Formats: sequence, C-alpha cells, structure tokens
Amino acid sequence: MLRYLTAGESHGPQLTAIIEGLPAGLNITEESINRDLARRQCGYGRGGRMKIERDEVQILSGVRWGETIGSPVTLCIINRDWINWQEKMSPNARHRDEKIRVTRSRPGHADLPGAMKYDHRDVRNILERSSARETAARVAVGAVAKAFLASFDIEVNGFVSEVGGIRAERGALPLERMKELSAASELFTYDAEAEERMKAFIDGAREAGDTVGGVVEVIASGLPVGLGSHVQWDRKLDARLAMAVMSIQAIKGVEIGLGFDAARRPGSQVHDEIYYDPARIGRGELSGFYRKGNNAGGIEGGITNGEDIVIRAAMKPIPTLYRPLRSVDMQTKEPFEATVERSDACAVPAAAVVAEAVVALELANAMLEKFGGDSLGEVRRNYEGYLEYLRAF
Ligand SMILES: Cc1cc2nc3c(=O)[nH]c(=O)nc-3n(C[C@H](O)[C@H](O)[C@H](O)COP(=O)(O)O)c2cc1C
Ligand SMILES: C=C(O[C@@H]1CC(C(=O)O)=C[C@@H](OP(=O)(O)O)[C@H]1O)C(=O)O
Repeated sequence: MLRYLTAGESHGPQLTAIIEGLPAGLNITEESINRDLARRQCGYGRGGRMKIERDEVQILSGVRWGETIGSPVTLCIINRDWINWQEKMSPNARHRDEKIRVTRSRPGHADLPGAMKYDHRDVRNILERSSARETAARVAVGAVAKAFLASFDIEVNGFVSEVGGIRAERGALPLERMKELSAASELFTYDAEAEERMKAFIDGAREAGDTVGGVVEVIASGLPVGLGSHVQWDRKLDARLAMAVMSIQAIKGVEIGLGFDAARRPGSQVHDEIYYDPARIGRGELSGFYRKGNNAGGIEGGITNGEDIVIRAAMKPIPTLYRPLRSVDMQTKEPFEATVERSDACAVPAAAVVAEAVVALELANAMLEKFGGDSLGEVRRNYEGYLEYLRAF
C-alpha cells in the first residue's frame, strides 16, 4: 500500500512529504519532479507569491543513485518567502508578538471555522496550513506516482476544460507555458482560441478586483481492467478518486465520465455497450473486450473497465478578492470589509496539475494494491502475469 503525508506551513521554512510503500528500483530524478512543480506554478492568473517562489524539490531519503531503495521517500520544497516570515512564523516562543495577530477572518477560507474549532485567537494558525501552498508537496509526490505509472505505460494528464464559463474543446490544454512542459501526449490538442478567451476573462475579473473559478479534467490512459473493487465502499476506485480530488483546496464538485450529465439522459444514452474483437489483442490491446464510447469514464462498479479514466472537478473562484467582502472581526466583533495585499485571481491551471497528481497517487496505490511487490521487478512480474491471464479471458 502506498501512503503519504505532507507537512509544512505556507510561510514556514519548507514543505515536506513522506511517501511510504514505493517498490525498490524505481527511477526518480529531481528534474522530473521539478518539471511538474514548474507546471503548477506557471498557469495564467496567479498572484505575487508565484514571483517569489521557484519550487524545486530535494530528495532527502529513500532514493540512492537515482533509484528508490524501498525505504520511505522524503521530499522537501523550500519556501523562498520564509525569509520574510522568520519571526512571524518562528517556532520559538521568544518571538511571540500579540500585535501581529490576525483576527479578521476571510469569507470562503478555513479562517473562522478553523479558529473556532482549534481555539485560536490568531487566524494565522489556521490559514498557514489551509493555504494551497501545500499543493506543491502533493504535486511532488504525484510526480513520483506518475513515474511509477509510466513504467507500466500508464499516463495521467490534467488540463483546464473551463474558466469562468468559457469551455475548451475536449483535449484542449489552455495552460500558459504548460503546453511545452507537459508530456507530449497524443490525447491532447491545444485549444489556443479558448485559451485566449479564458485569459481575457481572467484579466477582466482581475481588473474588476474579482476572481475566477473553472473546471479541470484529468484523463488516465493505459490502465488495466480490475483496479479498485465493488465489494466494499472504501475500495471503490471512483470513491477514492473523488475523495482525492475533492481534497484539493477550492474544489467543490467532482464527476466521473458523464457525471451530472448522466442524470439528465435516458439510460439508452448513458451506458457503454460491450463488444469483443479478438484481433485487438494482436494489436497490443490489453483485452479483446471494448466499448465504443466512454460515458462511464473508465470505471464501472468501482472497478476500472479498461477505458480511460475521465474525471472532472469544479473549482470555486479564489475566495480572497481585491474587491472587499464583508466579514466580522473575531476579537472586536465589529464588521469590516476584508482587504488583501496579494492573491491569485485564478488558479484553475494550477489546480489541473494538482488534480493530475492526486489522481496519479490513487492509481499508483490501486496498482500496488493489486500487483504489489517489494521491488519494481516483482510488481512487473505480477502485472505481466495478470495481463497474460486477461488476454486469455
Ligand atoms: C493552486 C491553488 C491556489 C490558490 N490560491 C489562492 C489564493 O491566492 N488566494 C486565496 O484566497 N485562495 C487561494 N486558493 C483557494 C484556497 O486555498 C481555498 O479556497 C481555501 O483554503 C478554503 O478551502 P475550500 O475552498 O476547499 O473550502 C487556491 C487554491 C489552489 C488549488
Ligand atoms: C503559495 C501558493 O499559493 C498560495 C495559496 C493561497 C491560499 O490561500 O490558498 C494564497 C496565496 O499565498 P500568499 O498568501 O502567500 O500570497 C497563494 O500564493 C502556491 O500555490 O505555492
């Protein structure tokens, strides 16, 4: 089983992730992780913080001479902004300064419920960890999961499909500079026209002091039939993927395949009919069974059915606006209008990279659950034996 934890505050010294359960013998390089970290940073609409940070990973354990050795892998990303926050974020009691307490909660953030829950009179104790800065750590972990999946020819790609109601054609990749940085997947075409309209929409919102949300999509291809299980609620792969994607900051809806649209159609226009062609196996397909459509988004009964997994997520607009929102001071109970020094106007492109990472992690976990072994060679033997069985099924 693959598990991981992240730790770190947004303006603390660093983000840390520990991954447990990776087989030995997997090639991992800091460069390949950094590629995804850069993709997360460079979408259109981000604010001042992204000009400060240039995320780079350090591998601190579990990898020797470019290969995992089976022990926990520790990844760390330094926060460059830390230099400006050393005293405000110091673990040392002598730096305590009541004057810099944040008592003004921002609507749409964890600030107020978090402070009430944890008995904090300083909202910073909540916002530092609820910040989406944490997603840098998850993207680093996801890059490792993608390296594992790639060794089985499984590819996971995230992209933006909608910004502020403007839709791109399926397969569009309207993430500025991300096109070049993304794996050259044949699944994707690049909808430059939609990207331009999205950028103009983001500019318009930013000028009005407002923020923008959107929809991201992740497609995973090359998966075998049989990951996940129908037998228990918490083994269903669609449920696990939904939880992983919903756990991303600002994601408010998740759908798989047709998703909500399936509720609006008759069954005859929803379910993917089953066909069989033995010649497919000769062409290198994993099975003779196939579908002509993929409304199910690659999962039936919580189990992969061999088609691509297609999962979409709705991101709400960034809650911190330059145009103030009404709130109430926690200490004085006086109303105020929340103002901001810096914030993203749109982080949908970044969320697409984060969604890709968390989906990759769940899929890597599902692969290891089914074909698990202590070395990559052992996992591969288990996997290949299963493929041989599948071809004969
Ligand atoms: C990549 C990314 C960047 C974000 N940047 C900001 C930001 O600059 N300002 C902000 O107020 N919220 C930002 N958010 C959203 C908040 O972190 C999120 O809305 C907040 O923590 C409350 O959590 P919830 O929306 O999941 O309920 C960002 C989210 C993501 C995924
Ligand atoms: C730092 C990142 O995103 C941050 C997420 C975030 C929030 O409230 O979620 C608020 C902003 O941080 P700050 O308050 O320091 O300007 C974003 O920049 C990042 O994505 O690496």
